[in-house]
Amino acid sequence: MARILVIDDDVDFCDTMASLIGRMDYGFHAAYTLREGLAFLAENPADVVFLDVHLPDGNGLDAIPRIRTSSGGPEVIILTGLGDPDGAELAIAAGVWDYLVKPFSVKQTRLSLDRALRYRSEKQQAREPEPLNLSSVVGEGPAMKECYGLLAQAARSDSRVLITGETGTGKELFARTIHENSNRAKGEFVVVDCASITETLLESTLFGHKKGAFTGAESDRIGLVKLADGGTLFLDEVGDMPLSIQKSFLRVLQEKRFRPVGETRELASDFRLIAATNRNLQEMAERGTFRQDLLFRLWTISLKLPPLRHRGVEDIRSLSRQHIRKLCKGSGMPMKEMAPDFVEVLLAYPWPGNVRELFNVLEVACIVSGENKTIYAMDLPREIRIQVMRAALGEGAEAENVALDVSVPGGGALSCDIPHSLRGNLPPLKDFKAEMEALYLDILIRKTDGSPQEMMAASGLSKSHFYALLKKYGRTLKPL
Ligand SMILES: Nc1ncnc2c1ncn2[C@@H]1O[C@H](COP(=O)(O)OP(=O)(O)OP(=O)(O)O)[C@@H](O)[C@H]1O
Repeated sequence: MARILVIDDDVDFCDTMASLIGRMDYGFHAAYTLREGLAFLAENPADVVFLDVHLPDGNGLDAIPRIRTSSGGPEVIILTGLGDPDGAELAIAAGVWDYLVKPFSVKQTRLSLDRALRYRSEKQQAREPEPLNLSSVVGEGPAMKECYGLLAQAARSDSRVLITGETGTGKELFARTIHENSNRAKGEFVVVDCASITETLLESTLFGHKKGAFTGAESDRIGLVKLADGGTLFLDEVGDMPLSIQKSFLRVLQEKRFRPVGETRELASDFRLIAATNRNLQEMAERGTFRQDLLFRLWTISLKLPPLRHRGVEDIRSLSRQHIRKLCKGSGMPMKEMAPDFVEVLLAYPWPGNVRELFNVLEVACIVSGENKTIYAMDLPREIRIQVMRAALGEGAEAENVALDVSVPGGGALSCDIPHSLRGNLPPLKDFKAEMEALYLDILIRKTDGSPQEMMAASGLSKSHFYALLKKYGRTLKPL
């Protein structure tokens, strides 16, 4: 409800305004002196202030700056008995909304007030949203920036979100960040790990149970769905939810009501749903292992996190730097440097376990490096160094028997090793093309020693295309 203040020493006028504004269903307050009006504003925010120019304790025009910066930052409508062009100019220069010369009609008052309120509401809607707190998420590359846009959209709405991505890409971290930046931040962030709860326990864990509902139910237990009331329910590994529970859960999503095991009454819970999975739910739904109707209701916003190997060199560097800093701080050591050969291995390894694997490996390397100020490639686990070395020498392909002869456009054949990312499950073609494009760019930079002219000549790329690719994959050229 809009809050209107009238500052005017004319008591009859104030009464008329009170009845008019009351009929418009807005809140109303009258102050008969400037001092009274300012004192009221110091305690109560207002949306619009009708301000008389000639008041017993001063000139209303002089008070405009104080009124406009008071709480609520109200719009000001000046009231005057005289049509004074100089006064009107002064008032408009001070940012007032309108200037009404008494006597004015009810229609004029309504019109001016309605317009001021509409203007104000549009201004408020267009106000810059609060900046997001992304302090726990690291990564500035283009792939992550795209995700931040969706994260912001998710945080500023109450929509259901489905986060997909390989294991260890940060799905839970993103879910938590959405919650912490949302209107529900004061509520609980409740994690349900659908993969680790047994089918028999899942129903009572989710919905709670009544004492005596089954053997071992020694007291009433509140379920996770109720715990998330006013907060966020995060269904991790939702693809692992047993079909029997999917049915009951679908109802919870539709009705926001559920029945604890052994209870006759239903309970309500107002939670926001975020689900995550590294499985292809669409494919599962086609095979009949995931309910299609639940799938439709799982999300409005879908956020796909990129695997670490697609996130660009700078993201791997900054994730490593920040995690090493955290590890050193945690164990009371001075910050360790990363030797160039160490970074080279980190950049060459494909990280199938993504950020989680990177963090584990960094922890091992920090421990192995002991008191040394620098971490070298030698401090990394042997399997990782061997894999990177074999790939560099082209032996990995032979050892795994994954060399391939392919015919290429324009005729001829090419014998090549199957890239690492194609040896397990095939990634979508779009992702693979992006990976190859980034690889091509890195080799191009290395072979030409970062000379833009040579790179454009060798690749046949136009200047604009070339710089667009550098930007897309977050590559920078060394300054000459
Ligand atoms: N962008 C990032 N910035 C900082 N830390 C990250 C980032 N992405 C992931 N991590 C860290 O990596 C680890 C794994 O992240 P998380 O558990 O969120 O991944 P996940 O995708 O949910 O994994 P899973 O599918 O196995 O459950 C956590 O320690 C998390 O803090």
